[in-house]
Amino acid sequence: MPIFRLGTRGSPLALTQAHMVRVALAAARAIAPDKIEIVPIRTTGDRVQDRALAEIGGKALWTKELDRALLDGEIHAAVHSMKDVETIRPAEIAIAAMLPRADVCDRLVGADSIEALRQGAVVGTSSPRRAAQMRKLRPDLKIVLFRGNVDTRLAKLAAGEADATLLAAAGLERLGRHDVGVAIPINVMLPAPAQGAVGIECRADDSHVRAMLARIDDPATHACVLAERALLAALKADCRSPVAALATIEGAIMTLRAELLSEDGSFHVHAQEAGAPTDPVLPIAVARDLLVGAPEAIRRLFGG
Ligand SMILES: NCc1[nH]cc(CCC(=O)O)c1CC(=O)O
Repeated sequence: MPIFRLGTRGSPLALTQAHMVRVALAAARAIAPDKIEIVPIRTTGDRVQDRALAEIGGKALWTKELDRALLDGEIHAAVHSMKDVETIRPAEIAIAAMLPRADVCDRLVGADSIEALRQGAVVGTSSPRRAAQMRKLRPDLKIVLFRGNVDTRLAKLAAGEADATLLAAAGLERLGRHDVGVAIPINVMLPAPAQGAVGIECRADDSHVRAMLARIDDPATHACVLAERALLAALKADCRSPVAALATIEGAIMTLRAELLSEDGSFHVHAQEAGAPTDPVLPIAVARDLLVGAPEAIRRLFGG
């Protein structure tokens, strides 16, 4: 192969993650580092900054342009935060590999803890999951829309647009911002499905590239993220749904836990099942447990 073209979004976090993939490919001796070109591609989600993504309603905001570049042969592979990859992917595209997962938790920036936030404090987030989880814990909080990349959100916080915000620990750490915010334990705030996982996609029929990418795949991360995504599929949910999920593997057992909320956080249900890491029934069982406990109004929003 002459030059391996690795597509990515152009945000600082996306470029850092693409660089991590290049380093991993070189370390696995899959491709020499000087033979990998990182190709930034602007996506719809990057252009639209002023409205909530949920309002735009369109799907594939972060992936559509990268998908097109893959299918047109402009790039050989595309790097994604798996959290932003919609639940149902085109059949011509395969998730070929995932890097080892980073810290999965969310970090609270602007206060020492959720309890320490003053009465009626303003919290900036654009994530329906984080908004619902915060409202569940603190119905007095005022949630305002916070969009943009990690630095933009931190700048909005510094400018006083909110008292606090929530960011994924993984993104902060990859950007070298280890010092920003405090970790929220996952039993207080269960993270988004696929949070902390970087995935690499290629054309499904490109067996040569698939074999190269397989060399940097972390099987445990891959199995956990696939289970979390299968749960979303079973719920007919996507990254804009107030759903949290986390799979972990200990020994030969995968535990998949999940939470389903109403937008205002007044309703929430938690479920957990354990089984073999590749058992396709596990996510379906968790989805069923969640929906059994949900009132009709919530069930109607999801697959039940
Ligand atoms: N939706 C934006 C997004 N997509 C992935 C990450 C962080 C990195 C990750 O979870 O792997 C972030 C920022 C955030 O939620 O703080």
